[in-house]
Amino acid sequence: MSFITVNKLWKEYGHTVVLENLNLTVEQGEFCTLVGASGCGKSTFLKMLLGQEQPTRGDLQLEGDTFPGEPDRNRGIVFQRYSVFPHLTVRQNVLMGLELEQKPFLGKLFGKARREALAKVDQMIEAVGLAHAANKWPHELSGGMQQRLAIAQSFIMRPRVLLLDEPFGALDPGIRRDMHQLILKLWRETGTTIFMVTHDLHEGFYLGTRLLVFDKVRNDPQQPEAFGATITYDLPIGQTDQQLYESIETSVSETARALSA
Ligand SMILES: Nc1ncnc2c1ncn2[C@@H]1O[C@H](COP(=O)(O)OP(=O)(O)OP(=O)(O)O)[C@@H](O)[C@H]1O
Repeated sequence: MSFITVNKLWKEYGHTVVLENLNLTVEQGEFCTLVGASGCGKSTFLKMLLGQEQPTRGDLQLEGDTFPGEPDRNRGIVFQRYSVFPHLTVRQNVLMGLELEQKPFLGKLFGKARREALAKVDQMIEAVGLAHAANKWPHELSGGMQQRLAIAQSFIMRPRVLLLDEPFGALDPGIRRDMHQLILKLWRETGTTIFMVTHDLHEGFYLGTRLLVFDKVRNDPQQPEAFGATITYDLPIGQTDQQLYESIETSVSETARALSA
């Protein structure tokens, strides 16, 4: 049995078909990057994996059972921006998830439990390179540091599935490279299964283990909402076929033009 199974999955909003007939199996510990034109349903797919949206048709299974319909601690998500709490320091931001998990009503840990949690927090802050900023507030951090914090917040909960929605989209190229190294390190250490949306085809082509291309194979210019996107390529990362790269880039750009027309 696969870790995640996507079987004939459709997502529609009213008369608009966003995703059609998605089929996919993913093993535990894989790192899938998702690319595709803006608006073709990548975030919608992540939301279904998170439990925030339900499929219109088809199955989404985790170890053979239907995916839980509500977000839970098994699944974490990092967005492009602003997923940290502005009124908490770096340390408090990372601690908060552990406190809420162990004390859902009080939201506070005391004594030995707090000391143990703080030791884990400090280890995680160190792992993401924020030890020097542990007592800073989010507004005192650069964009890259805020994303390091958001990543620490997610990883401290040890999610089985981590969803990354363009997590590096707002960062400069140099910082992005550092973030790639960080995410690869944490992924290798934890074995978390990752799905990461990126708009950077190059990033999609070398980060992780597998590239999924979301694209429309059918398009009716008179009725653009009639057809959704599907997975048109499912490729192992590390293959360097320039012609394939260009053909995917052309196809995704054509869909992007059609969607924005
Ligand atoms: N709650 C909703 N209600 C109605 N339509 C929605 C809803 N959420 C998303 N959509 C539509 O679904 C389509 C896919 O959106 P989605 O955000 O998943 O695309 P995307 O590929 O992630 O785009 P981007 O790369 O720009 O983030 C869009 O046309 C969007 O307007």
